Amino acid sequence: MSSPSPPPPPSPSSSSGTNLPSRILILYASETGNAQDTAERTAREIRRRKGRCLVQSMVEFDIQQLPHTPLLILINSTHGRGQPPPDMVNLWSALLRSGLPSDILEDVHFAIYGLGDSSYEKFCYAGKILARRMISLGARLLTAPASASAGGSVNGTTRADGSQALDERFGRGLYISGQERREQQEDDIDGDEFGETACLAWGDERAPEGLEETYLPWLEKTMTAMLPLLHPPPPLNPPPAPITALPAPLYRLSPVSRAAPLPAPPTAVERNGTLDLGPAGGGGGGERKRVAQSLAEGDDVLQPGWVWTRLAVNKRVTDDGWFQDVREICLELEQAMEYAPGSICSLKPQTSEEEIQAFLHMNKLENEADQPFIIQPLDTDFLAEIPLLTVNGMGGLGGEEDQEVPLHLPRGKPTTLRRILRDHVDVRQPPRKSFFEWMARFTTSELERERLEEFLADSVHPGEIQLLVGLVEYKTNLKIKRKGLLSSWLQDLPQGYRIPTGVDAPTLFLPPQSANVPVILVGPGTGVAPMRAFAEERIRQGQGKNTAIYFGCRSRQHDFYYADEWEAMRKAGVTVRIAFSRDQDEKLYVQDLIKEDAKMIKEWIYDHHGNIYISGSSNAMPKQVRSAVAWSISDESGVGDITREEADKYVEDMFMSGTRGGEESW
Ligand SMILES: Cc1cc2nc3c(=O)[nH]c(=O)nc-3n(C[C@H](O)[C@H](O)[C@H](O)COP(=O)(O)O)c2cc1C
Repeated sequence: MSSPSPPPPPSPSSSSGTNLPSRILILYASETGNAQDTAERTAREIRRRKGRCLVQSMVEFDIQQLPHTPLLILINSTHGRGQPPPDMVNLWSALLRSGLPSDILEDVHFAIYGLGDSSYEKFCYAGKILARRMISLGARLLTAPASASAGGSVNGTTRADGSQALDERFGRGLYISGQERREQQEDDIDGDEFGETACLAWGDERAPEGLEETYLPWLEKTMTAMLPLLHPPPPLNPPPAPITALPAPLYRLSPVSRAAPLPAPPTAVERNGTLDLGPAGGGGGGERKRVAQSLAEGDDVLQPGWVWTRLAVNKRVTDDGWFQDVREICLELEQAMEYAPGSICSLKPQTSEEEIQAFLHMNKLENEADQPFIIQPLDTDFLAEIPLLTVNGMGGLGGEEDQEVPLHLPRGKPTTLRRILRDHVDVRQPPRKSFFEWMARFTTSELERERLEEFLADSVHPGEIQLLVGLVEYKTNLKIKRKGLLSSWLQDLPQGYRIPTGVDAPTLFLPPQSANVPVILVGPGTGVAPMRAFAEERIRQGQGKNTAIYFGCRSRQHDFYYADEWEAMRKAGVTVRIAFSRDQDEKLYVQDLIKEDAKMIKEWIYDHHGNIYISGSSNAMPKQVRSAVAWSISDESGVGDITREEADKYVEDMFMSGTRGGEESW
């Protein structure tokens, strides 16, 4: 499919010349934190490259500002059966209002990353419908590389003349037409038609490399497309800070009292009136009391819109001998609250005291654990060393807003480390990649840092070079036995021996120009080693299903290299074909398997201009592989439409020109 033409950049502006996008807005909607983590990671990358950005939950976003948001990154997950996370619902409902003009978002340039799990029927559906709706309202999906020249600005004339009218239209009463909703829901959206360069990607938790597989390429495209549109664009020189450099802080922990630490925080039961705050010592006086009161009230625990309930019934309803402990729970509301059958009730759990204590002890933080502080946003203007512009009509993206404290943490209320651990974070959560990134930034041990960096590295076998070396043995013309210098030397080396090693850039095995060009890898014998590396890289790029590998060996028992890896490769979508030449009466070689797969070979090589890579013996094998490919794409196989002669020429041209994958994609 062909890609759409790239959207125009935010254009040089109006007479006022003031509507220049100086910040990127990242909006996320997350249920269990992955999308939020991805949004924050994206923000760190923008800031590392000296761009400005603001991260906000969709639930907090003022929808009326959407048409005035020139540079937007959307990151959201999918829940339920293809539903948006609750935090996206308001924005989504507003976007579905009937009668919205089809150009209402024409000034918005956006990138989108959806998170999901392909084992669900509606994979990343919330992200897909969001992308589709944004486009249908005139928003422009960015493509990389940006065709924009740096320093563009948004069409101020449109905004200056039309912003109020747009606000009114967005502010009108909520009415979603059934037809419109159906169209949104029933559309079969996969997003592929936007082309490979579009800044749109769907993250799959099931993928072998998890979300990383699509996130990293998407991030790179989005950075390339969006950063030059900032005004002024981030400087290319000096280069961005190293990925493991500690970024500037976004928040300050301001102590609220210099007095002695408060007693241990109240539990939910204590909060109900039995808490003894102890003597107000240390001269903290009124302030200390006020803080203690706030903590006792649990001000820092309740999220906006939440209420306190009291546990009235907690009864086991399964028999003692039954394998599962099921509870009937009744909560009494302390404040009136409306709900209907089908409403979703969320409860905020607490980390156990033992776990908190273990955490504090391990990190030597026991002395600080009960010191009250307030988390405050820092002035983030210093994050990018770029002069800030005064921007009109930018919905707070011009620099007047700092990065707000994330919603899951207490905002503007006194809290303590112990309470953060108890009420606001999940110390049992398996660590995400970003956690290791932070560890690498904070560790003071060189060895630990090296290990973490290897772990984070973007390569399949970080910190290793894997080789498959066959011992070279031969007889000279005078029948004298000889061994190859390197291979025989390696044979007897003890583990731990230091070897001078060099690495040069690839010259023969160049990847196709676009990752989604199909690739066929043929590697009999030890020739399989580079093909295995190639296949692993293709899987990492999310192109497993566009990759086939043909491996040939003598027998399953004697020389079946990487025997325990092929199944995993198959599971990652790769077509793995193995020819054991001596395991049956009739000899079977890679070229025979290629012929068996004539239909696929013809589609990949002839119809979709795929690449073939061959490695291994330089004797008859490469020629026989070429011949098998030509046969497969010709009318001789019954699959192709061209004559054998034409097919031979086609394949010969491929090999002579060393063509690296056609421009066309699937
Ligand atoms: C109850 C539940 C339902 C889900 N439903 C879907 C779904 O319909 N489609 C999908 O692609 N992913 C689905 N997922 C996977 C999530 O989108 C995925 O775990 C994502 O990383 C969560 O991101 P978040 O932590 O930001 O909410 C579901 C996950 C859960 C726990």
